[in-house]
Amino acid sequence: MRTVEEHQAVVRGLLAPLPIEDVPLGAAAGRVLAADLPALVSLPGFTNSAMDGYAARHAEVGTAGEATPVRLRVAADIPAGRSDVPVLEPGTVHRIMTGAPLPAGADVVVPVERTDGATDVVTITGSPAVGAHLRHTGEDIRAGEIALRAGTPLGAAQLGLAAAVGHAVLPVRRRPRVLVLSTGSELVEPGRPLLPGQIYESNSVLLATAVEAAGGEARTLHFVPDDVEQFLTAVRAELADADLLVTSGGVSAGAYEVVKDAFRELGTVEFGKVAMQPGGPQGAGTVDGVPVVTLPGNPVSSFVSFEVFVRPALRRALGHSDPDRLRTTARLTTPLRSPAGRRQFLRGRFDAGSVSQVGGPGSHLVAHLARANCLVVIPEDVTELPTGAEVTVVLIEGALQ
Ligand SMILES: Nc1nc2c(c(=O)[nH]1)N[C@H]1C(S)=C(S)[C@@H](COP(=O)(O)OP(=O)(O)OC[C@H]3O[C@@H](n4cnc5c(N)ncnc54)[C@H](O)[C@@H]3O)O[C@H]1N2
Ligand code: MOO
Repeated sequence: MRTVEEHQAVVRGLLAPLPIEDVPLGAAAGRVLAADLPALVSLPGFTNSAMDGYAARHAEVGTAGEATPVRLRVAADIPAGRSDVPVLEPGTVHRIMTGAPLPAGADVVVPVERTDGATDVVTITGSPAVGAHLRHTGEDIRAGEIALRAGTPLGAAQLGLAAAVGHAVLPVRRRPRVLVLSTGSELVEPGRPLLPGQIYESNSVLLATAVEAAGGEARTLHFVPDDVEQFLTAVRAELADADLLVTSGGVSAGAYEVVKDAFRELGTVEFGKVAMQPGGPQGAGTVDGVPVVTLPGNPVSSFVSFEVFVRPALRRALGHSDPDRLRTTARLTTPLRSPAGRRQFLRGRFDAGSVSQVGGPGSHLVAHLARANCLVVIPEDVTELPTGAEVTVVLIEGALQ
């Protein structure tokens, strides 16, 4: 039996880094930066005003107060964007707006609230300290410095920075195209009537959503084959532009395990057991050179197997500098048992340092899965834990909300 780490290494080894493409800023959200990104300009690009007010010489306005007003001529008006800013002559001020370049000679901005707001001769009734309300060239980042490192996921703040330092397009890794294939003749598309013995097909949308959340592009296919040959022909026809095929179901010990039967014949996909629960029966390899990961069909097994094997491999191929989920430790609110020799990934609800088990260990408990916000990891050599024991939890999206 393989360990979790051994199978993770096999799956990781199937996926090469994805090719790099340039995408416009507006299409880069959620992608991963593929190269270090230098700042093309400094931020701020020039020393400018942080307030609407008057650019002045502190030596001339420093004594201003309600009882000791200072009156100075307004020699220029500087809106944001003005590029021909005149020098501030002694005995004058410039009216200045937030973000406008500070005129040479000025060393303070007096906010408009501390003046009468006049445009010819302004009366100043208060003065901030020297240097107040100025934003200096390069205080945030200097031109030529690395603004964002390769491997950074691009969210709102990162894209805002990329734009601010002058980039219109960004190098990112192409999203992996993942074909999600479910098998099983008992499965019916939701929305249609069920006959006795049938169930609604749920792994396609579960896995496709997980693929998209991991940064991939999913295409789903539900296929009920009559035989192995027909299955292989149908799969091969779909594989042409896929980076990865993820199947669910048909890999255990039953009499109708079409995925296992079809792929084992090729000799390029290996099936076996991994020392974990859920997610024991696993397979991985290639079909016509395309990486394939075969996940067990129970919905919770599919979910957990994706989390443990596929998600980190996809994110690594996408160039994430940190492909794994956040982990933390938490105290159990109830005792629990775990099978010897298997790493157990129980579903849990994490809150403020405590974790409660959600449902039992059964891998059919999809309603309980949907209420969980973490996986509780119980090591292979631990069979019993009391209330209050410290366990590792893997936080699923939204766990910290
Ligand atoms: N004799 C043995 N039986 C089983 C073993 C074993 O080692 N020996 N392993 C068990 C474990 S653990 C798991 S997990 C499952 C894995 O089985 P398969 O991957 O072959 O999956 P199926 O048999 O096709 O389905 C299992 C279960 O999940 C339901 N299912 C499958 N696909 C979907 C889908 N797309 N949407 C919703 N539900 C799905 C299916 O109806 C079954 O109930 O095998 C155990 N048995
Ligand atoms: O190992 Mo199976 O994946 O429990 O349910």
